[in-house]
Amino acid sequence: MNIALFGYGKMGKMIESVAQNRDHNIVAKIDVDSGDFDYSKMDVAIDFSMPDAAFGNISGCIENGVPVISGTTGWLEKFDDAVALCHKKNGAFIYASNFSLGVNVFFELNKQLARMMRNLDQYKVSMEEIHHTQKLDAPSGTAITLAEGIIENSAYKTWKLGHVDTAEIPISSKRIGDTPGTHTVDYESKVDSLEIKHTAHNREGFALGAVIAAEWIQGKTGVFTMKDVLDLK
Ligand SMILES: NC(=O)C1=CN([C@@H]2O[C@H](COP(=O)(O)OP(=O)(O)OC[C@H]3O[C@@H](n4cnc5c(N)ncnc54)[C@H](O)[C@@H]3O)[C@@H](O)[C@H]2O)C=CC1
Ligand SMILES: O=C(O)C1=N[C@H](C(=O)O)C[C@H](O)C1
Repeated sequence: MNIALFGYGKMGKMIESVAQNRDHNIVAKIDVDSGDFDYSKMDVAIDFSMPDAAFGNISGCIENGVPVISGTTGWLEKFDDAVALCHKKNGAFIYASNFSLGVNVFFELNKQLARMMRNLDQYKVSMEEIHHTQKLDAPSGTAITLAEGIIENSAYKTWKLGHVDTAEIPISSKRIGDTPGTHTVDYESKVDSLEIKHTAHNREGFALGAVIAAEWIQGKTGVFTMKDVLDLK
C-alpha cells in the first residue's frame, strides 16, 4: 500500500516505521512548507499534524479522492464539515482521538461502566489525563471522547477542565516529561473508589492502530470509526 504521511513529527516518524514493518511504502512525507505533492501516488493518507492544519489536510485528500485517516486532536469544531465533504465526494475518512487498540476497548468499557454507575448517586466521576509537555491541546482528545462516552450514558451534561458543579465531569490535565498518554476515569464515594485506567508505554500502539485503519479502509467509502475497524461489539 502506498501511504502519504501528513505531519512528519513524533507520530509521523513512528507510523513510517510501523508501516514499513508491515511492507507498506511511504510515498510522501508532507510537513510544514513541503511544497507540491502528488495525490495520484497515494492509496491512503495518514494525518497526524497540528490542530490548525488537520482540516486542510483532510479536506485536500477527500477532494482528491484519497482515503484519509486522521489522529490529529484539537480541530473538532470542523469535524462536521469534514464528514459532510466526505459524504458529498463519496470519500473515505476515519478520525479517532486515539488509535491505540487498548484505548478503543477502554472507550467501550467506559461507556458500559457509565451505564452501570448511572443510578448510583453515591459516586462522583472525575477524569485525569497525563501527557508530554509538548502537547498543544488540553484536555486531550482521548479525554474528550471518554467524557462524551460518559455523558451519552449517564445524567452528566457536560465536561470541564478543573473544578466543576455537580452536572459536569471534571477533567484534570497534567503535562509531565515525555509521558505518551495516560487516562484515568475514577468514581469516588465516601467508602470506596473505582478506577479504570489506560497507560500507553510508548507511541507504537497509536501508530499501529492508524496503519491498521489505513489497511482496513482500502476499497471502502464512508465515514468510519475505530469501533468499525476493530469490530468491537
Ligand atoms: N489519535 C491518536 O492516536 C494520537 C493523536 N496524536 C495527535 O497527533 C497530532 C500530532 O502529534 P505528534 O506527532 O506528537 O506532534 P508533533 O508536533 O511531533 O508533529 C506534528 C507535525 O505536524 C507538522 N505540521 C504542522 N503543520 C502542518 C501542515 N500544514 N501539514 C503537515 N504537517 C504539518 C509539524 O511541523 C510537526 O512536524 C497531535 O494533534 C496529537 O494530539 C498523537 C498521538 C496519538
Ligand atoms: O498528543 C499526544 O501525544 C496524544 N494525543 C492524543 C490525545 O489528545 O488524546 C492521543 C494520545 O493520548 C497521545
